[in-house]
Amino acid sequence: EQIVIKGGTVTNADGQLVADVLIENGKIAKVQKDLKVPPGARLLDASGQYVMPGGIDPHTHLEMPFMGQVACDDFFSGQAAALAGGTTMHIDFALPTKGDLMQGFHDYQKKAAKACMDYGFHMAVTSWSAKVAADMATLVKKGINSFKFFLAYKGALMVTDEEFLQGLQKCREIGAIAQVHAENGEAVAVGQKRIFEAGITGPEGHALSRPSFLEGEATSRAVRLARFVNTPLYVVHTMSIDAVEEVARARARGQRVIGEPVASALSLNETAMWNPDFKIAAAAVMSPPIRAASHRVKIKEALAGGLLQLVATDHAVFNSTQKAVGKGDFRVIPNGVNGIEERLHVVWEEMVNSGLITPSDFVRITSTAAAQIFNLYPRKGVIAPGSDADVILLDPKVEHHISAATHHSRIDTNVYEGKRIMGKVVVTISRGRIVWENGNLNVTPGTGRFVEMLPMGPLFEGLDILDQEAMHPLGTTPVHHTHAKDEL
Ligand SMILES: NC(=O)NCCC(=O)O
Ligand SMILES: [Zn+2]
Ligand SMILES: [Zn+2]
Repeated sequence: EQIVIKGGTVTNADGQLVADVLIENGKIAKVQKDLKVPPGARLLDASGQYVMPGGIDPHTHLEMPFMGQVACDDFFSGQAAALAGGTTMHIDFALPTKGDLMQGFHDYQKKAAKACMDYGFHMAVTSWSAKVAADMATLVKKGINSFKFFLAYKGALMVTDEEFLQGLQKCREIGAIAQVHAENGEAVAVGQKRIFEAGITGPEGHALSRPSFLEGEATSRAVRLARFVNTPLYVVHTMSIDAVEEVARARARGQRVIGEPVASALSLNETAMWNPDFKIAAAAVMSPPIRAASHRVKIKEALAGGLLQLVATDHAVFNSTQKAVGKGDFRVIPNGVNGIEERLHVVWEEMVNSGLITPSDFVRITSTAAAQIFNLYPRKGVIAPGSDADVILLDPKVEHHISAATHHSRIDTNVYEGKRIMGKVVVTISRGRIVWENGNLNVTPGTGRFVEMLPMGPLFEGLDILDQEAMHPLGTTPVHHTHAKDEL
């Protein structure tokens, strides 16, 4: 099928122009003014609209087994929701099965058989052994170029500093990006017990038990250990000023650190967890927690100012019956919020409509940066000849409201319930097929494809030059003393 998109403002991370776009065989064939429409081509009028690369959500958890439940969006329902919101690729976190990475990868491949859009995998590393190290190297050859380490979830996914350090070293060796969930898991466990024993058992206990400085501490520790190993670090879900400051400080000294806030951190605040309706309060429980409004302001400024690089969602949805297991104890409410469908609209509203960033910046933080970091660029993340035809049309004049009554995810709540958005993704094209148009989804399970991501991406370019500095940080480099006799 050929598609011609006429008269829109083609918006890439590096600039905009009013031009037409020809799509052929799943790829972008031409971007030019006054393009002749080939006979039989489908014509889309995009005047007054932005033509942008489809969103890439680099942080999701579809059908994830977690805290005794399984996330209720699978690879079909979650991806269908994503496409309805303009996201055309996501990178999901495959979890090891009983500690086995290869088995985990196979299990996630099976889950993804019902996919209806492009996806990739990160892999979580939740223990350490020679087999884990060997499996990481094998997985890199199978298209996984990033591994996540949890410094929280004691007794479940958490790794020790020793295990994390070994994982960082392995990541450096195989050219994979180390990702970190940065909260001090030991302190969180103490905090949870303290708050629960003080008689606070509701969802607000979740916020109270894991303060932002525990996120700051773990971010600081992770950043410093990555510096010690001289390997790139990607901090997932930076939810607080404390975490942002650590990422910004590391970047200011030239360290290759990426900070990824999630959509919920731009739009919501912790008061949701104090809502007297358990269903609403529990829906907002995720880790690290959604924070007070001051954190939201700082995160948005940091994104606008380039201290943080991209926005994900951490889409991990548990419906209200699943969340209800934690009714008498916030510690067992399955953690996670929705966002895979809402991310683009939330970022547009919070960042573009507020005047903080331009539409090109929007493309960068919702698509291009992820493509570059995970070595998918320019196949993904740009409207250019040769790139995959993952394209959205965003009409800035269409007003809509987010609601569980109209969303496409399987979850029965929505943390953005009632939020007004000015601007809407009116068309989504996935690999050259129109999958979302006029409010209708046209998706088929089994049509999505696994996108292999190669190691040694841009963040590893020239990294060895810095090895010396990592071993002998500034000021401690051994000085070569010239002896008097050398001068003779
Ligand atoms: N974030 C969260 O609450 N759930 C998903 C698992 C994780 O990313 O930590
Ligand atoms: Zn996490
Ligand atoms: Zn996550």
